[in-house]
Amino acid sequence: MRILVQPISTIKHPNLAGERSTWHPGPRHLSVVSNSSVTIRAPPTSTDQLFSAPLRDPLLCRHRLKREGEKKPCTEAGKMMVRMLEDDLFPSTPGKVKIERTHGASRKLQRCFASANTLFLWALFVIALFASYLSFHSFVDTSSRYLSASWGGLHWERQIRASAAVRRPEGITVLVTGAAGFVGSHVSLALRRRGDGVVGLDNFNAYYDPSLKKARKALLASHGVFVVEGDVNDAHLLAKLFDTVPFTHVMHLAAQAGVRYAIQNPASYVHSNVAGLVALLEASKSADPQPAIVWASSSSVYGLNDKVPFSESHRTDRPASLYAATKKAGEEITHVYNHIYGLSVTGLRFFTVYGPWGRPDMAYFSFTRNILQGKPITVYRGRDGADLARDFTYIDDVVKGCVAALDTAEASTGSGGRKRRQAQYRIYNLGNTSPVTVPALVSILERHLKVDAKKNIVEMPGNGDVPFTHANITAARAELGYKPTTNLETGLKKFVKWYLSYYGYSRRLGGKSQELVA
Ligand SMILES: O=C(O)[C@H]1O[C@H](OP(=O)(O)OP(=O)(O)OC[C@H]2O[C@@H](n3ccc(=O)[nH]c3=O)[C@H](O)[C@@H]2O)[C@H](O)[C@@H](O)[C@H]1O
Repeated sequence: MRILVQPISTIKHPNLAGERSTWHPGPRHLSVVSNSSVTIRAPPTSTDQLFSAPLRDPLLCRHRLKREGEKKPCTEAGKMMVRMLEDDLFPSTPGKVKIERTHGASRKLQRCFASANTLFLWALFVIALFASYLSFHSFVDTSSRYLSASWGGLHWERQIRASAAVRRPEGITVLVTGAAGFVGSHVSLALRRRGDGVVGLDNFNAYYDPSLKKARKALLASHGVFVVEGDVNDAHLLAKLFDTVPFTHVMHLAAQAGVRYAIQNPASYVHSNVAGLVALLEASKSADPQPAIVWASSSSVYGLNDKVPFSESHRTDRPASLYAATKKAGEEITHVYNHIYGLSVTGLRFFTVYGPWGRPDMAYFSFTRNILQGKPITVYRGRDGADLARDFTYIDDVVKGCVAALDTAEASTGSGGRKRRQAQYRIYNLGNTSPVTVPALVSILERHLKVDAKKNIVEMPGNGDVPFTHANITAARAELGYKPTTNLETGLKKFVKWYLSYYGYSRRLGGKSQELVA
């Protein structure tokens, strides 16, 4: 509000040109007194000039008004004006002159409206400010997501839909997480080959050489499988994928793998295997239709269990590594989503899966590399001097188990955040049922590579390893028709053939390598 008033002490009488004196206007001189201005009309002898000026210093004005009032008693009109000015300028000061009731009421009403208006304007201003902040924030968020992520857009959606297209009657549509990984790439290819719709998702992290993951992606692309580059923790991306494609199944293989690496980077296990799993389950339970979930647990959940062979009914509450603990947590977490939201869940406990396109961090892979490069390998031995043993399982057998799990999974039973009835919840061992010691594994590799390994045999460090694994696969055999057929000798031969070809040893070694890969 702008107040216009001419302080009395500074008003010059129009008849006393240039002379500074005080003049008290009578009632007839007060032509306008309003909430926003006071205008004083000069006496009739004057030129009827109007005086009006902005009030710059209300305190000074009040002081002067009071002082003048003391020196020369004001006329009634003058007093009234003083009161009105005081009332305008210091409306809430207690003990001041009271003005007429009707005036007071209307002024209070006016003031009330004025303050309500002001408040309203301020509220609007604050809301507008907040809205601009939010839209700016969302703009920055969206832009940075589009700049940093390689997903989104019409072309991207077309690729997703083409990849998800089913090419056989009764075919399923599967979102494969970790599709550029070892097991993920094999499962994706198997599904695609039989005509299912497959969309891959992988974050291509640098846990091991990402160029191998890119090569797997290229292999999948050549078979019409599109792999989205993104993280399972990205809820926006997951929601977009489920909006774009009504997936019937999710094959969740994205994880932080490796037992011993958990000592170095524990957070990555929580990020991928716990938070990532929850993000995926959240997106899945909200999807319409809800997909059935098949996911990778691990033989490591048996931990310190010493009853053999490991059966699904054995204790799994004594994990030996953080990796194992996060996989065990995954089994509990998936149970919650099954129980509350009706997600159909199948957990598969993989037993040291190996084969072509495998993981460079695993023993059979790194041993092969070192043996070929003439570098020593470290072979762990138990504290009691016994050899360590694993139920090494060939990739093709595991893929058959995964596909069978997808095919036998019942539909989820929830929608809109609630389940209609209890959904299926299953856990199976996918092992080979014939453990082989680590020294025996090394001997097979030496034979296939025709190179002797330089072995350093050391005691197993206490970093999460367990001395042996051995799967009981009775349940998987009965309910999935799972029947592993590849022994370690045959499986490693296939692996070595792939390794030599992929890393160019076939070309470099000429005839000798042809013999090796035959
Ligand atoms: O079944 C699983 O759930 C897990 O299987 C796999 O773990 P592991 O069985 O530990 O396989 P892997 O590292 O190949 O070691 C094999 C053997 O070689 C020994 N080993 C290892 C390294 C070394 O330098 N020397 C050595 O003797 C080592 O002591 C061990 O006895 C997956 O990596 C894991 O992600 C998970 O899927």
